[in-house]
Amino acid sequence: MGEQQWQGELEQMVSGYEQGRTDLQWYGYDLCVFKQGWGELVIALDGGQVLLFRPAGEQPLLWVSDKPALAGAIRGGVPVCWPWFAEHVDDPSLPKHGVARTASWMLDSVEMDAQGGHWRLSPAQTLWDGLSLTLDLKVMEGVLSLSLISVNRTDQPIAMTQALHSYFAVSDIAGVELQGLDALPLRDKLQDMAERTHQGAVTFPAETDVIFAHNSETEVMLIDHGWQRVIGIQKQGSHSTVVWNPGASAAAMLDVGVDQVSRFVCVEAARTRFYDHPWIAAGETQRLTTSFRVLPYPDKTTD
Ligand SMILES: O=P(O)(O)OC[C@H]1O[C@@H](O)[C@H](O)[C@@H](O)[C@@H]1O
Repeated sequence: MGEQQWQGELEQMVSGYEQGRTDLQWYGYDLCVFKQGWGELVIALDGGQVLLFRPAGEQPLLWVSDKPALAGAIRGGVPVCWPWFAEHVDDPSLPKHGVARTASWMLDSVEMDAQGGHWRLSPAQTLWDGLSLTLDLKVMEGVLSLSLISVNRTDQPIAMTQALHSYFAVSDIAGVELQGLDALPLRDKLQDMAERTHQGAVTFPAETDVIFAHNSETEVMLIDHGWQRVIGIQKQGSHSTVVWNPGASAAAMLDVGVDQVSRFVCVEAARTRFYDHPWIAAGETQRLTTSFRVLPYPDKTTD
């Protein structure tokens, strides 16, 4: 590790806990903390949201706001955007990023031992007519995988887009680059969704809000030169990778603000209306998966 890792409030709290499972309230949110030889995982039942993942011997991979009570949905960890990503196409009065991230979820099953674990969650109530939803989490050999499983239980297609909106913790966004998205087309939300092709590594000199046409074949490398850490990010079932950091506009976001905005970058496995089929067919099961792990630094940066 390079310069000393900054510790968020949740990380500090969890580091003092005993092994096993601890249920607690944090700013009014119901959390379940799981600790074992493999590391730590924190899940918020509000939103069905992983908030913290720390493989043994590593620092946490995900960022979470230190001021979560100031916003409806928690910014941090891996919010579930479902059954639409971003603004609803036909009805802008509907909540941005859908209804799952503000819903109550239940832990349906937990299997955990010293090597890893498997957790299943589902919303406490049906969130969208005709659709069922499950979040499947696995930790094994330092890798966290999240799968969002949607089933259309009707005999009609239903419009649907989605994202696993991961917030990765970084030392300082100024010293971060993303590799693996070279020469791909993208849509830029800050330019009215204009399409262009991106060349080279992605860096963050200013606010960034783009959707890459990116399928599941290449692993994205988040290279953090400050912490000398590389996070490898993989996905399946998606042709869109969203990259977001609000830059100066974080001043207007009460739970982020200018003091926290340089501590994360979102790299999201998504199915968007631009690069994915924005429907789920009658009877279809759709699975969107993302997984991440720590890779050696700097070997992977010179490949
Ligand atoms: O402010 P929210 O609803 O948490 O969304 C955060 C960001 O999420 C990203 O996925 C979008 O591309 C951005 O446009 C958006 O600002």
